[in-house]
Amino acid sequence: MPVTSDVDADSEDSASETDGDALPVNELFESLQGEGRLAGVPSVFVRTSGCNLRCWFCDSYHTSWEPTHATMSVAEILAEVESYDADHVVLTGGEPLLHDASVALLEELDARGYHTTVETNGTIYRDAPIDLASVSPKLASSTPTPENDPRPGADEADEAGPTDASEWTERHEERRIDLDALASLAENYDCQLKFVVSDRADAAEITDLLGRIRDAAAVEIRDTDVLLMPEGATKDRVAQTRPVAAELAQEHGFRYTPRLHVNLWNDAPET
Ligand SMILES: C[S@@+](CC[C@H](N)C(=O)[O-])C[C@H]1O[C@@H](n2cnc3c(N)ncnc32)[C@H](O)[C@@H]1O
Ligand SMILES: Nc1nc2[nH]cc(C(=O)O)c2c(=O)[nH]1
Ligand code: SF4
Ligand SMILES: [Mg+2]
Repeated sequence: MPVTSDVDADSEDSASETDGDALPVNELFESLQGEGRLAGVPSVFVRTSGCNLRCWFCDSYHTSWEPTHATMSVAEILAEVESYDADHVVLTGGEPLLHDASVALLEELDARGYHTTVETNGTIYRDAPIDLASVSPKLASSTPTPENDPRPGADEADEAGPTDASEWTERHEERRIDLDALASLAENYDCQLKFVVSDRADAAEITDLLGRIRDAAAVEIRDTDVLLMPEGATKDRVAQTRPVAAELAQEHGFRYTPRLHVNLWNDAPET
């Protein structure tokens, strides 16, 4: 579903308009899971709108920097999901765990026998039937700055709008790591940790953060559950970052994950 009709602009984190039974949905579509341990598995994607972070590289700009959505009840989402053949559902965003109704949706999906993956930035813990918590903790290299501001026209001085990147630099830095939330996700769910690699310099932060998550969590976090993913929303950019992500995975005994959908469909919506 393109969700171009009935579109509202969101408030900052987009949590305000949601209640127990409705979600702000940016897009809903069937594709192949492009990332992580289940790469290649036909899946229905439910992309909620609104995020508590602002990664400069966010490939889902219209869920974070300029969020838009249609409001859908859990029943409406389920009907649309059931119209596809896939038995795997990926709840993503934006940050899906901002929303109370994500729990209700996951419960209904679980009751219908779907395998559920939740793509989350790891700053929020919720108790829900999640078969795979696909957690992507955000590194310092994700932080927006006036130099790394994705908004159109942001490079034109003094044109900064209401979501000025410098305002978000501090907010993003404060929010991007929550060790308690990360530990709870690891303890309660089958979990993969998916780090976005832009540069070789990311390696030290990944190993340091992984050590801190391991110290905080009461369960083992295996190197095989640590995935390095090349940064890039386009084929050309992924071609640049792929070698370093793969090399670091080999050097550290982590796994490499592709971005199959980017290789197949570039940055097209609903893929
Ligand atoms: C759009 S996010 C939504 C879920 C959640 N907010 C998060 O960040 O995990 C889905 C996945 O895309 C990744 N991602 C976003 N932009 C990316 C980019 N430019 N290159 C590589 N991965 C990216 C995120 O790290 C996350 O694993
Ligand atoms: N095909 C495909 N696979 C994905 N895996 C995680 C995605 C996401 O945006 O969370 C994603 C996505 O947007 N498309
Ligand atoms: S946390 Fe996820 S949705 Fe939010 S800005 Fe970063 S990549 Fe985009
Ligand atoms: Mg995506």
